[in-house]
Amino acid sequence: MKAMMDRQEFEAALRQIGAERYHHLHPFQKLLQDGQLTKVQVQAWALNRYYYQSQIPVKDASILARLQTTALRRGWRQRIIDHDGQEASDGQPAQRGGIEKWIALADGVGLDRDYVESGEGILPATRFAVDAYVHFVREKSLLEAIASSLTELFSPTVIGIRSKGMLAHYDFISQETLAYFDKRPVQAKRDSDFALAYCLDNARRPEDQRAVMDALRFKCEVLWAQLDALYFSYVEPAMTPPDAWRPGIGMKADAP
Ligand SMILES: O=C(O)c1cc(C(=O)O)c2c(n1)C(=O)C(=O)c1cc(C(=O)O)[nH]c1-2
Repeated sequence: MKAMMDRQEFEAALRQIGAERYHHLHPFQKLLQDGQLTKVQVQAWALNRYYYQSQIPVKDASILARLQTTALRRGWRQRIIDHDGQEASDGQPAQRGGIEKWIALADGVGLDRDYVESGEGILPATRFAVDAYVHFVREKSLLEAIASSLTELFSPTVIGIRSKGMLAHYDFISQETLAYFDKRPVQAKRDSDFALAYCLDNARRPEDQRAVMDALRFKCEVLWAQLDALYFSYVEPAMTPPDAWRPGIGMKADAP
């Protein structure tokens, strides 16, 4: 049996998992950031990723419901606010949430809002991967559920590279289209610092540390599988499943 790692070793082991398995290494991600995709392939990415975005607050609500202290709930509930936004109240202006901003991103690449929200045309593997994440968080221990969000330790870097590359390479992408990503690196740093501290404090036995590492590996696979699905369905040779979105479907009325 492996011995207990100290805090530094454990954190380094978690970061190593990201270095080896996070979706910054996926071929689809590289094509996307290097400007090698067609507009249609970027549309497929925007459409499918909407499903991930839409389920993030669902999984965060299930974590929130299991947290036993005010401080932990306060920390976690901010994630739901970030994605769902806020109505105007007490003199505070309304805040557009991440889901709304993702719909704007999809609109920006020409997709119809109702079509995007309907979930029609999403790849089967996108649905299976995202649903597996929601089920994992519901069914596993609270420590594993929180650990599965630790991929966000690595997202600020990939978001920076992706946004910069997309803006530079695609004439149909503007800063406004990518507004979703403006606040994400700061939010992801705050959220992953919180989740990392929780995992470092609460993995008190070697088997807890292993469970945290397995949860992070699982989540890397959730992200990887989504990009696999896009690659195998929309990059040559495209094996698009029946009923999945095809170029030209679900366009907004005034799409160029
Ligand atoms: O653009 C990305 O590469 C990326 C990655 C991840 C991630 O690592 O799970 C998230 C996001 N973005 C993101 O925008 C987001 O809201 C988010 C929430 C979570 C989570 O597991 O709670 N991951 C991510």
